[in-house]
Order: sequence, then structure tokens, then C-alpha cells
Amino acid sequence: MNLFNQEKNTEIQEKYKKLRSEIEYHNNLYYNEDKPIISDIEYDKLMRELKDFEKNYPELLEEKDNEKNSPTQKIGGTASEKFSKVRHRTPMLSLSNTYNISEIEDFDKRVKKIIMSEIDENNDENLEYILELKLDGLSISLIYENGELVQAVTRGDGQVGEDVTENIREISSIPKKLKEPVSLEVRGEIILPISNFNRINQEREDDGEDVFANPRNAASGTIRQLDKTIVAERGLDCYLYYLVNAENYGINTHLESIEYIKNLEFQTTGVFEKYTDFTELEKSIDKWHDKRKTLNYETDGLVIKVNNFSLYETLGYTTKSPRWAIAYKFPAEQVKTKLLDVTFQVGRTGVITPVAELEAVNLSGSVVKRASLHNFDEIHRKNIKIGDNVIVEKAAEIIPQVVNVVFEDRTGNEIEITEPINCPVCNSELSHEEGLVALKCHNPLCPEKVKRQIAYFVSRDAMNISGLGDKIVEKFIELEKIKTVVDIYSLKNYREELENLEKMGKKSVDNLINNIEASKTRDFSKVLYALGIPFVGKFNANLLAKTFGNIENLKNQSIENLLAVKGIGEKVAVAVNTFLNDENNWKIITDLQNIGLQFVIDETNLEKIADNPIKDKNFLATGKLQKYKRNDIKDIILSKGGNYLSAVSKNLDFLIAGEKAGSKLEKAEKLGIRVLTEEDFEKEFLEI
Ligand SMILES: NC(=O)c1ccc[n+]([C@@H]2O[C@H](COP(=O)([O-])OP(=O)(O)OC[C@H]3O[C@@H](n4cnc5c(N)ncnc54)[C@H](O)[C@@H]3O)[C@@H](O)[C@H]2O)c1
Ligand SMILES: [Zn+2]
Repeated sequence: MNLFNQEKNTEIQEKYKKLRSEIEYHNNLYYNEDKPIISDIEYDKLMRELKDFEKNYPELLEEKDNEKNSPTQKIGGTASEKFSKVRHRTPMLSLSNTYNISEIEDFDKRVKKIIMSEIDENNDENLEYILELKLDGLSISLIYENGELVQAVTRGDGQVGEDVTENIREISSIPKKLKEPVSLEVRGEIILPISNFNRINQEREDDGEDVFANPRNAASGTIRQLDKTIVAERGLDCYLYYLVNAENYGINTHLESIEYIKNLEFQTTGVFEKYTDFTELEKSIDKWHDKRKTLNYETDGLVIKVNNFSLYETLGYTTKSPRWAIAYKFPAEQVKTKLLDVTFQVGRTGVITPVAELEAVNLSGSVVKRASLHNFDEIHRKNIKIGDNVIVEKAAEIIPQVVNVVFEDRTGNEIEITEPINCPVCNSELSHEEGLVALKCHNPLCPEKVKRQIAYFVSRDAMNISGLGDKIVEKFIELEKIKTVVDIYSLKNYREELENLEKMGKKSVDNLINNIEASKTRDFSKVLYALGIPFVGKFNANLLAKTFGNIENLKNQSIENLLAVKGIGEKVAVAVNTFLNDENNWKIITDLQNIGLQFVIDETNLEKIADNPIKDKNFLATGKLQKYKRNDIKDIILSKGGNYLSAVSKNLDFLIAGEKAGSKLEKAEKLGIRVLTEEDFEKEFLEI
């Protein structure tokens, strides 16, 4: 081999390695961390490049190690250590996919060619395709024994997945017991409905937490975490589309297998269209480009499956996917437009978010003029400059994103985006909080912060003051009658100004003032939440209020003490400590205290915590409860200083068992743990 070839060889090797590690990096972010940073389309492009590479230089794949480990040969992520691992009895495969209709036609041709021997040459009537929705969630396998749900396992790497049974039980549409005592394995997709996704992201934004990139990552992140009450709270759902070894139930086609699982009351999308004519099938693909936008769940494409099981064996499998199916992925709707400017938005906690101001453009049926750029890291990573032509993408309900810059269009006149020095609203100097990437406005009187804080303060889960909309707040900030959240309690002195506001009659002014007064009786935990301490959502506010009893006590806790509270992590502990020890915040708190808001937990409640038999005991509820929702019972126990465990172990003191309690009850009995009915629990622990 001459020198030139050798050099070229190493160059190819290097390129190949680099591409592989880039894909592996994104795989980890996507599958294991549920936090992708590139779009699926960008990812699929990289994957396509790697496949081409391996096709053009097959010697790259010949090395034994490469063959096994290349991302082109592997499925999904790795099963997390957090859950017990389960080996799938039948591997959970992926699907080969394409964005290209002509490759869908190639699939049809290939199928026909392979099965030619099976069916009469001039008569492919036997060949039926089923077109169905490709749900964008995470795949799950549900195992039933004698009609009882016994195990739910994620796909993992296709061979070994994670046991997430306990979390799955919180999804109400998944039957826990079938109407017939059959044993079967059925597969489908866990999804987060779009409406819930929007609600959760709004809440996360309000709480200063990172928002989920899309419903798939939110669903996957939710199932793969340990607190199952969160699963119930977020409202995950599940649609099934595959019965494993359906032939064993005397079923001959995919469509019949769907009918069979539907009859067992499994939820399906209901979209399983049968075609013998491929042109008709393509027409339907066209139709679904738009029709999918009416669904309350994300679909990232359509799946085309051969209907007749008798052909599956002949068609066979690759290491990653069956040859009897293919996924057609919807192209994300993208357009090119110009980045006119970057403005800066001030959030409730003062965080500055750069926003792309775009030349107005039509995208997925709506006019897009702005897109979030998230933060400066993102701007630098994508190398975005003002004046650039950029590609903007919008997937279903998701907020428009700047995908990338069209570098070929650069003229050299583009302008670097620099971090602002002053707050765009109040002009005070901005700075980075220690250890955080976010740039912040620290002025407690910044009108934009105050406006957002008030919106949060009055929201339903906080002080629940209805009638105080943004318009009124803005107006009063402008009149300098509102400077901080405290001033809303003086609005009663400005009846005339209020009545003069657009659409505000005497009656609505009365209502508003009554609502404001009524908020003075809201619980300490609600007040604590309403203060808007970063990372302190409803749950943490409740926990902190119950644990520390009053605001002074909470303020005086060291970070270590806060961390000692089960459920409070580092980020929260630091935020609470910093927030309460800030002079300006503390002034607002004392003012609110003087006005009469509740900064002490209800005394009668506190006494109960001090000497009630629940305190420090470990509980768990299982089975179908009659009087309480699972979450309510958990709340009662936590509010009385007890602990709520997630599984039966010898640490458990009491298991509250409802109807049809299954394996947990068995285990508890084996371990000699006391089992209570709901009534026992009430008598022994509540009626004292
Ligand atoms: N953005 C990123 O960084 C990143 C990283 C890794 C993967 N990804 C995305 O994930 C894809 C690869 O993931 P994958 O291997 O899970 O493949 P996939 O999600 O493209 O397709 C296979 C999966 O589709 C699901 N599915 C949904 N509806 C179905 C139906 N009706 N019938 C059968 N299956 C159905 C199943 O869960 C199956 O496992 C990539 O193409 C890319 O889009 C993105
Ligand atoms: Zn400001």
C-alpha cells in the first residue's frame, strides 16, 4: 500500500470514528437522558451518512468490534441501573425508516420480489398492507399472565429493558386485569397527550425548571423516573399496536390481531387502514400529512406493515428491524427566513432569554415571527448572527425553533450577537448568577419581572385571585401604583382607576377586591408557592411548609438542614436559602405578613404532626381504594410527617390494601408487614 492510500485510509477511519461518536453522543442524550439537542431530522441525516459510509467502505464494518457496536446495528439506549433489568422473551426491534416516498415504493417492490414464490406470480391479491400511525412516544411491552398485568418493560437495547411495572400501573387506560384469563404479551407506545405536554411545560417554565423538548422526551422521562405519583399527575397514556406471537392465538393477520386486542379492551389509535393497491396507500399517506395535526398525540410518521403473517418468515428480519414493515417519517415543516434581530425577554426570576425576531413567514398554517433561541450557548453552538438566513422548523404543536443557519447565504455583513449588558426593560446591569449559565436581571423592581411575578402569584394553584389580568397589572405598574406584588393588596384604594379601565364595571371591581381580600386566608404552603422561589413548585412548597412550620424557621435553615428533608435536592435547597436571605425578598415577605397573609402553618395541623401515630412511620397503599385516591392518601401521610414508600420492603410499617391488591399484598404478608384496610387506617390513624 502506498503512502497516499495509507493516509487516505487513516483519514477515512478518523472521519468514520468521529461520525460514530457524534451519533453515540446524541443517542445518549436522547435515549438515556431524554434531552436531545438536535432535531430528529438532523439526527436521521447523520445516521444516513454513517450508513452510506459503511456501505461505501465495507471494510470499516468487517472488524468484529465495529460490526457489533456501530450505531447502525444497535437499537435504542441502555437499560438504566435505576430499574431492574428484564430480558425480552422476544426481542423488541426498531423499524427501518425513510422520509422518502420513492423508498416506500422500493419497499413495496422488494416485498413483492421476495414473496413472489409464496403467492401466484400474476396475482398479488394476497398481499395486503396495513397503514397505521407511528406514535412518537416510547415503546413498551406489557405482559399478562392469566389475565393479570404482571410486568411492563421498556425496549432498552432491544434485548434487555427496564422493569417499569409500578409506573405503568398509574396509566388508567392500561387494563390491569383482562376480561378473559389469557396470557399474552402486547406492545405499544406510551405517549403524553399534547394538551398535557403544553400544560406541564407551562408549569415547568413557571417553576423555573427546564422545559421538555417534545412530548416523546417528556413521556420517556416520566416513565423512567422513580416517583410513580408523577406518572399519574402528568397524565400519560398508552396505545397498543402489536400482539407478540399472535399465531399462537389462532390469528392469521395483523388486522385480526388488532381486533383481538381491542376486544380485550386495549386502547388502539383505531387507525389501521387496509390496502391492496399501493397507489391508494400513497394517497392516504398524503392525507395524513395534514390530518395528523388534529390528533391530541404526536405522530412522527406512518407505519406500513404486511398484513399476512404467513409472509413474515419469508420476509425475515435484519439485526435491527423486521423486513415486513417500514416507517415513513413526516418531514418536519421547515422554511427559510431572515433573522432580523435578536431581542431579550425578561422572565419571572429575571432570567434573560434571547428571542429571534424573524421576517414573517408562513409555517404549518400559522405566521411565525419569533422563535426562542433559549440561551447564549445555543446561539454560539449554532453560530447564529443577525442578518443570517435561517431554517425555522415547527413540529406539530411545538414552538418554532431555529434549526440552523444557511451558511451559503452569508454575505459577510452579518452581525455577531452579543450578550446585553443592561436589562432591556429596567436598564439595570445584568450578571450571571454564580455557577449558572443564565444571564439575569437582579433588580427586584424590574417592571417586567414584577408583572410576571404577579401573574404567577395570582394563578390558580397559588393565591387563586381571579380577575387580575396582565392588562390591569401593566396599567398599574405604569401608573406606579404597583411596584411589587405587595401593592396588589392596596388596589382597593384605587376603585375609581379600576372602574375606568376598559371593560371593568363596578361589579367586576367588587369581585376583584373581594378575591384579593379572600386570598389572605390561603394556606402557608400556597403562599410559599406563590412567592415564586426558583425550583419550588407546588409539591416542594407543601413539603417545606409542613416540615418547617413557618417562614422564619424556614429562612433560618442551613442548606444542609434543607437537604436533610427527603425530597429536597441541592438545587432547591440552595434556591430557598438564597431567596429567603435576600434583603429585598425578605422585605416583601414581611410586608405581606403585615398585611395578614399566612406565613405560619395552621397551628391545629402542627400539633397533629407533633403527636400523631403516622409520624415517621412508613406506609404504602396498593390495590383499588374506595374512599381515597392514591395521591390523597399519600398527601395525608406526608402531611402528618409519615413516609410514603414506593415498594414493599422490610422497612415498610403498614400496607394499606384495597380491592384486588396483588403481588404487593403477597409480598407484605410474606414479610409479616401489617396490612390495613382503608377503614383500619382511618380508625387507627385519622380519628384521633
Ligand atoms: N434527536 C436526537 O438526538 C435523536 C437521537 C436518537 C434517536 N432519535 C430519533 O429516534 C429514531 C430512532 O429511534 P427508534 O429506533 O426508536 O426508531 P423509531 O422511533 O424511528 O421507530 C421504531 C419505533 O416506532 C415505534 N412505533 C410507533 N408506532 C408504531 C406502530 N404503529 N407500529 C410499530 N412501531 C411503532 C415503536 O416504539 C418502535 O420501536 C431516529 O430515527 C430519530 O428520529 C433522535
Ligand atoms: Zn430588569
